[in-house]
Amino acid sequence: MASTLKTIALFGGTFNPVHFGHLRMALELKQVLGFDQMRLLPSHQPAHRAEPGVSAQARRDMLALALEHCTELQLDERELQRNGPTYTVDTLEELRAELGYQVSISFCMGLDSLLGLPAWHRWEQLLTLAHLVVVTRPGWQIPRDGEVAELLLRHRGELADLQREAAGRILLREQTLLPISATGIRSLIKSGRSPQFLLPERVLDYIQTHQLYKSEQ
Ligand SMILES: Nc1ncnc2c1ncn2[C@@H]1O[C@H](COP(=O)(O)OP(=O)(O)OP(=O)(O)O)[C@@H](O)[C@H]1O
Ligand SMILES: O=C(O)c1ccc[n+]([C@@H]2O[C@H](COP(=O)([O-])O)[C@@H](O)[C@H]2O)c1
Repeated sequence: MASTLKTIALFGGTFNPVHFGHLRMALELKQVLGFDQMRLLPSHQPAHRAEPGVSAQARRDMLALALEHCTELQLDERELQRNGPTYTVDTLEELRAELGYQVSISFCMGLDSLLGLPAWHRWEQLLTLAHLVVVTRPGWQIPRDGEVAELLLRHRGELADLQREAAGRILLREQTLLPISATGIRSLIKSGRSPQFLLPERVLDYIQTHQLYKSEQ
């Protein structure tokens, strides 16, 4: 019988700021898919978007506050320690060098990110290093042709594959997302309205103390 590997999941993002949409998604994936660890991975200098107006340190501090009383989710700061654009493939290579191949690593993302995957740095190597867990919304559309459709055809797998193989599968998981975005939170603050109840109270206190998002950030 095939043995079961230790399973580590990563949930990467800009987290500018972290909100309940991110936190619920990470916690649900960990619990439903039974990962041994779920690590939230703030990016330093996001590769495919404008540099955030709020420092990496402040985005990290807000994430640390959000996770302070949560034993199920961990903060992984490795991308903040690397200079230059943050590429996921570099992070996964670093993790593999540390952990070897007796561990299953899953990188979690939304379907939107999967559709943009062919633009990621050295994207063909991602599945040699990790599985992808792709969260879709009810009524989602998987592409029928193109590079992503071919990728799905070759790599689509089940939960059991993630538990016995180190990398190389794509698991599609349907999940309802909370309708919250960091962009929405920033624009509420900028227009003088409150984002209370969309993110943890301690994160809101941090934003207010440091006067974040009042101008274009
Ligand atoms: N409401 C949500 N529920 C679950 N996952 C989310 C939600 N919003 C974003 N995500 C996912 O969280 C990860 C990190 O996203 P990111 O930090 O860009 O947050 P965001 O709220 O989408 O930010 P922005 O509005 O600035 O684009 C991505 O994989 C994204 O798909
Ligand atoms: O490696 C890349 O080229 C790459 C391109 C776009 C996004 N990513 C990663 O995808 C995750 C979500 O990104 P974002 O921009 O939606 O917050 C985050 O961990 C990013 O580092 C990675």
